Amino acid sequence: MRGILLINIGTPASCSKEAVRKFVGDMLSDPLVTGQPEWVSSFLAKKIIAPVSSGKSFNKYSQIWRKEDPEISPMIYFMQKLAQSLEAKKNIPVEVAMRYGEPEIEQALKDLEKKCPLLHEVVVFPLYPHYAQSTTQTTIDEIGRVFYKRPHSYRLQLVEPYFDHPAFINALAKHAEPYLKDIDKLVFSYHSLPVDQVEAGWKKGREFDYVYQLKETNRLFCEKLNIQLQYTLLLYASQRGNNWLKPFLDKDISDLPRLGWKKVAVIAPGFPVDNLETLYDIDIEARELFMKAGGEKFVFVPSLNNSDEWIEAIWKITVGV
Ligand SMILES: C=CC1=C(C)c2cc3[nH]c(cc4nc(cc5[nH]c(cc1n2)c(C)c5CCC(=O)O)C(CCC(=O)O)=C4C)c(C)c3C=C
Ligand SMILES: [Fe+2]
Repeated sequence: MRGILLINIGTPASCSKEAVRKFVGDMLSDPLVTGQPEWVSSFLAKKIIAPVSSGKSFNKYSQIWRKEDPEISPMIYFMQKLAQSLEAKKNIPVEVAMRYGEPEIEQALKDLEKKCPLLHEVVVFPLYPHYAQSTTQTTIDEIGRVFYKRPHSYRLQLVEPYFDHPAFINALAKHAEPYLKDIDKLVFSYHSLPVDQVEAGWKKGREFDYVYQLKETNRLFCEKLNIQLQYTLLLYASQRGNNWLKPFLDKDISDLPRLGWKKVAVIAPGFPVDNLETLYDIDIEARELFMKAGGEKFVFVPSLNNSDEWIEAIWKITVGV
């Protein structure tokens, strides 16, 4: 029998200062995220960066954390909903794992084995549509470390970035279309990255080229919905330095009303489930900046989450039918 493991980047275990500091510290200790040697990353992250910058992250998490039952991070909530829907609709065992924090990959594999003792293959689906060393690569490395620690009675099948998969593009288009009525500009928002990491990927080829891949997603999405590319804008969010991919969402969004684009929709195809970067950086911060600058209408396009179209697309991307 086959099982599916859905993996995402991770999220704090609770909305407390300690949990956020731990999550930020773990993430920024990873040399594939920082681009620094292991000991430098670990020292800087745990002793300097996390204690200082996690206060800001904590404030953001406090504004998006689910207040309803269950009181958990939106990312874990949407990942669990997605796993439950996929399991129910496709009759296949599904577990969720996070690269940083919980559920850990090792535990999720054990849970899948428990759910299904006759497992012969686990399809590992890192939910990042576009390659980045700070997401795709570090997740693949972690799976390798965990999987080869002990013998297993099943094989792994790893799903590659799916930025141009027709099922992904179809799902995105179908999901987004109703949000795109009566607007002047469609903004594609993507997570920014350090330029040196982007260049390193670009030199290796298209399989590793973050910017090529996200522009392909935009092009195919526009083609599907018959949208002229000139009617769209590409902005990058969540930068942590100046030498990161530009233009920045939190700077340029305020210019749009002055340029005559007073009604915008913002979509973030790099995030298949909602999380801090969509719910805060876009739906709270960018909205506020845009409206304060004279904007009239700001439409946030939610992530695919556990929509029917996304379940169907995941099935095609992972199992291929
Ligand atoms: C496309 C996905 C992502 C890329 C690429 C990425 C790169 C990247 N991130 C950091 C540092 C932080 N990321 C944080 C949160 C966070 N990152 C992603 C996705 C990508 N990151 C998501 C979905 C989230 C939110 C998770 C959630 O709980 O909802 C954080 C902590 C919070 C914050 O203040 O933003 C840090 C820190 C770096 C340095 C980096 C590339 C080098
Ligand atoms: Fe991040």
